[in-house]
Amino acid sequence: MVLHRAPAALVGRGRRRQLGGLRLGDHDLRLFLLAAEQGHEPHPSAASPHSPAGRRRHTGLVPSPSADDEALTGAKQLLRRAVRQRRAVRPAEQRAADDLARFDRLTALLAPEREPVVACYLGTGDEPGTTRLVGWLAAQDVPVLLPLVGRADGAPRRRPDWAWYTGPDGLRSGPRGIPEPDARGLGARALASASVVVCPALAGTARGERLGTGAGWYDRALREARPDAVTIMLLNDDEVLPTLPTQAWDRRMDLVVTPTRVLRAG
Ligand SMILES: Nc1nc2c(c(=O)[nH]1)N(C=O)[C@@H](CNc1ccc(C(=O)N[C@@H](CCC(=O)O)C(=O)O)cc1)CN2
Ligand SMILES: Nc1ncnc2c1ncn2[C@@H]1O[C@H](COP(=O)(O)OP(=O)(O)OP(=O)(O)O)[C@@H](O)[C@H]1O
Repeated sequence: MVLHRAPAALVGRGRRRQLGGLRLGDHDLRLFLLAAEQGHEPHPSAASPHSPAGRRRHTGLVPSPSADDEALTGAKQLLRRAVRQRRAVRPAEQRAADDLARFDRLTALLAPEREPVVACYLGTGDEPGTTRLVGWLAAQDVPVLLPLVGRADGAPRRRPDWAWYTGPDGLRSGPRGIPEPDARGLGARALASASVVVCPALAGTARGERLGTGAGWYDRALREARPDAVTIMLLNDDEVLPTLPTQAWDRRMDLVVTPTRVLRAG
């Protein structure tokens, strides 16, 4: 893996404002306002910790949410909706060009002969695509782990799981239309064999903070990753924000790859 350190000047330094305890740059604020204009309600996971939904979601390793956590969860949900709206109107030709540009940056970063295993996701819909990357790795005999989200009967699994990529014919459509291996799960610990983990994200910062889709899947899955595994999130340029709401369990990424930039968190 060849790591490029990005100059700090790549991070925008717009004016900052306060909103509900969050420090926001102008860029973030536009996203919040866009979402608020649509009149979205806070996500159900922002419900009181005393509600059944709150109790269900906050058992085990993650402590019960404070009022701040509820606000952060709601803020994350607003941002997710705003990013999804932007992604939905991105023309198909633009998406294809962005995917190709990210692929070029990733292949310049990765050294297939030195990667024992790469864990990647397969994008669906308007997510940054990785089909070309997964094919390129497999063609160079790099074993690729893919998330296994559904069970053979189509129901979602309760825990993160992984299976080997064996080619396009070995895929099925899983929950939310996410392509996944039509194979048995190797277990969450399989991730410990990966030297690189390419993660989906909806937004991120140059410090590596990541906003995911809200299932906590990657935050849980990455507990099994090697400490020296390089984590990468793929984004569009307008999804790299100066700040993001973050919570205790959020895992930072090492690299952010967009069509025009590679940012090394640090
Ligand atoms: N392409 C891609 N793959 C990915 C992710 C992603 O964001 N994008 N994930 C990033 O995390 C993980 C999958 N996350 C998922 C989260 C929820 C559901 C899902 O079907 N949820 C049900 C509710 C399930 C329940 O509550 O028991 C639903 O939406 O109806 C599917 C996948 C791993 N793979
Ligand atoms: N390590 C963990 N252990 C237990 N629960 C967790 C862990 N990480 C996250 N969660 C739970 O997952 C929920 C969603 O977390 P968050 O909003 O940060 O997801 P995300 O990072 O956006 O999603 P994803 O990783 O699936 O893309 C949280 O409400 C939290 O309760």
